Amino acid sequence: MTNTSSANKLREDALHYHAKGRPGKIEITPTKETENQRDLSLAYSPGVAEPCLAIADQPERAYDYTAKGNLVAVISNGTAVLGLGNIGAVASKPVMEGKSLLFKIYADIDAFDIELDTTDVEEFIRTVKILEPTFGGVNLEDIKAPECFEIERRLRAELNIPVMHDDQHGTAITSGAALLNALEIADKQIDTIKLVVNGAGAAATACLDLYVDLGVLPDNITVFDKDGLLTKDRTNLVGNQYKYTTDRHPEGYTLADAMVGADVFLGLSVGGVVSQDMIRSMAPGAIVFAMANPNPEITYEDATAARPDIIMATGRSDFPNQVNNVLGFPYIFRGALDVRATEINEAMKLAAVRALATLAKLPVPEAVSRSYGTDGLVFGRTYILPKPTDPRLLTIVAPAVAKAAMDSGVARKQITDWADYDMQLSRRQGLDNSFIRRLTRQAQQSPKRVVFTDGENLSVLRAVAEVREQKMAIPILLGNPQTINKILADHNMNLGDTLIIDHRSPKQDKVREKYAQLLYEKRKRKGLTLIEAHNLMRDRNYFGTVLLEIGEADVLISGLTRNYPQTLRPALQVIGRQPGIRKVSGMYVLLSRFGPLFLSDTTVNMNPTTDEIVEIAETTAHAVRRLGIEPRIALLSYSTFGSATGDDAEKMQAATAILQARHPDWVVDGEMQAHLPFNQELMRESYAFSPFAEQPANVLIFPSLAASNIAYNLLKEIGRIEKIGPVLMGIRKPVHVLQLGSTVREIVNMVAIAVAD
Ligand SMILES: NC(=O)C1=CN([C@@H]2O[C@H](COP(=O)(O)OP(=O)(O)OC[C@H]3O[C@@H](n4cnc5c(N)ncnc54)[C@H](OP(=O)(O)O)[C@@H]3O)[C@@H](O)[C@H]2O)C=CC1
Ligand SMILES: CC(=O)C(=O)O
Ligand SMILES: [Mg+2]
Repeated sequence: MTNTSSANKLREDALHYHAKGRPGKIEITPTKETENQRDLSLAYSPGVAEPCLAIADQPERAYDYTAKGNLVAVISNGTAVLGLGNIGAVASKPVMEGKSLLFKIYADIDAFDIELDTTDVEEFIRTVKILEPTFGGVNLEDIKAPECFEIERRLRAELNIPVMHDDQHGTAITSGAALLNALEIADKQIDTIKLVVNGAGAAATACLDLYVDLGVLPDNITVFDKDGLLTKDRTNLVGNQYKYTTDRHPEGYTLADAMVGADVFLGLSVGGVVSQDMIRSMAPGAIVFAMANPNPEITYEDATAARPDIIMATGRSDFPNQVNNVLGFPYIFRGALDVRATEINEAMKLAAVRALATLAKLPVPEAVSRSYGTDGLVFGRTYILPKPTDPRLLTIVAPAVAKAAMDSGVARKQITDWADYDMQLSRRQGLDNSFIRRLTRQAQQSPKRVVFTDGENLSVLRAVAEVREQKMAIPILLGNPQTINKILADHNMNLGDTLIIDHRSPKQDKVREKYAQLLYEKRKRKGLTLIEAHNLMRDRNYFGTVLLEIGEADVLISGLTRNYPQTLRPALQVIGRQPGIRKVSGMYVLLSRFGPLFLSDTTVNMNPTTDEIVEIAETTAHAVRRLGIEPRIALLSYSTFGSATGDDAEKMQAATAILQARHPDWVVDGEMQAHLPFNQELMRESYAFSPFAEQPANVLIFPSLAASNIAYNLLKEIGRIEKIGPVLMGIRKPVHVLQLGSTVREIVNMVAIAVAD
């Protein structure tokens, strides 16, 4: 694709993304039950008067009775939106909604975007001040320098909740951590580096303040803005900018002059202002942070082509080393909110810098590496900072910030049980669909050919459109092209060059003959005749399964059906089980508030024996591990640790004993009733010896198909929990059967799981 056509495509995709469904990117969801009159009389009048009076009496109670403590305002006036400049308040709304979305998905913080139509500093300050009762914190965003400095200074002084201008401090914290790590890799000492900076606005000056705190010498810093070098005799500078002026260079000294022999370049200005020659002129092992958004000062490709020895970073997610404040603000505010900090101070910022820098040096979870298409991300030139999808950002950076707030005396609430806080943070991660996001990314890294046997089904076609759009897989459809094209035309859809195979068409006679022969060879000693094999090849499930068996496809998605065994049979006959597996089984993934929950066997075995339960648990554990999650397995029953007798309870007890003996290092326990592995308080009270007294289970093994089927259907409908599955386990190649009524989203999620697996 040429640059222009890929830019056009991005434009179209981005506009469509924002417009589709409910316009915009966020909505508000109630957190309390509102089903009946009683609920409503508590939520609103008359019951609501009680918390009002309690708060009037003691304003701090607002943190107990309202959403204030978890609510952040993302406020802008649209004067420095990304690198797009002053595009005005309403035009900044997509960015502010985006920031609110990032707050939610990475740190479970609810955020309102607020766009103020004013460039008057006093009016801005006054407006935010009177909003204080609503919020637990204020994230100022994309407000241009120099106004942003005064606005932040005054609001920090005058409000009693944390206020942070993210373009200043979020950027400084993230890039400060990146700088420390890059210097370590390049073996350069911070107090000797020559630093050249392009941009002297909000982000750049805050970065410089922090870098100086970290050890960069002010005399070694040279800064440029739109008007050129920041010299001592410049008259159009304000505040902090004066700190970084110089009189050491001749008149007409340019960015290109300064870059000669520089160790570090920091760009926080606009796209495309640095040339390859400038990069070539830098010192050996130079460090280049071209952080303007959306287009960096020099592209990743151009910079690394000019000088392969540099450590290069941009603000973008599509290249290695994304240095973007998204690694900072969600976790800084999480930590600050959790101790009700009155401000975000220097100690908290430095704690975040150190936590981020350290995290990058820890071994990276395999699942995070895989989601970026590599076998292993290792601290080094192309991995100087953690990846935004790394779940440890929340559990490492937020506690570091919270602790620094407590130590520096700005916390109004103390955390004493850090292990419990860690668990609370982990639970917050279950609230979003980070699991699916990671799988989707994993699938995008290595898209597979997925054959859909129900090519004529509208939901499948819609899912295929999405799968194509997200580049998660290369779909192949089985069905009649005329029928499929008519459905597509009727619904104004286009699947581009997607391969459609009409498996019944006379044109496929030869292929069907070949496939029939293959099936016949496999089944001739099990009573199948060649004629029967020929007839079976007109069945889309048999035809698709052979495509998978001979390697013409990598994954098969069949169904949508209620008759599960019938759809499963071709897979068993043509592909067969994995070596050593006696029984095929299936699991459902439920995206619960505890994170993904894996239920098994939900699909095949009506009433499994003890040995079969053991095999189901082992197969499920392996499957869960392959998806990047450490299984914690609970074997469920109607009794707990022998509290009742009966075949089902004893079977689960015996299976638990076998699993524990075979896998002493696994977290596996049972038999127990289903509520227990999710109620740590109760577990600690009555069964402190169990691992589930500390952390909830994530794999649930059921005694029978009846129990598992009832459980997931109830959870799905009543708990309104999103489900994916069934994911078939134990077949030699990935075959998955959709259930009748699967939604488009369920089909897409199934593709993500199947391809990632
Ligand atoms: N990766 C990340 O995490 C982040 C990236 N950014 C990016 O940094 C950039 C600046 O943001 P921010 O500081 O908030 O904005 P500001 O408007 O406060 O600052 C912009 C600065 O860039 C200077 N500038 C503009 N054009 C040029 C040019 N051609 N040559 C040299 N300097 C120039 C401006 O100079 P003058 O004052 O003379 O106009 C000003 O000093 C944006 O691209 C933004 O997207 C910002 C925050 C985080
Ligand atoms: C990332 C960001 O905040 C910016 O580019 O403005
Ligand atoms: Mg910004």
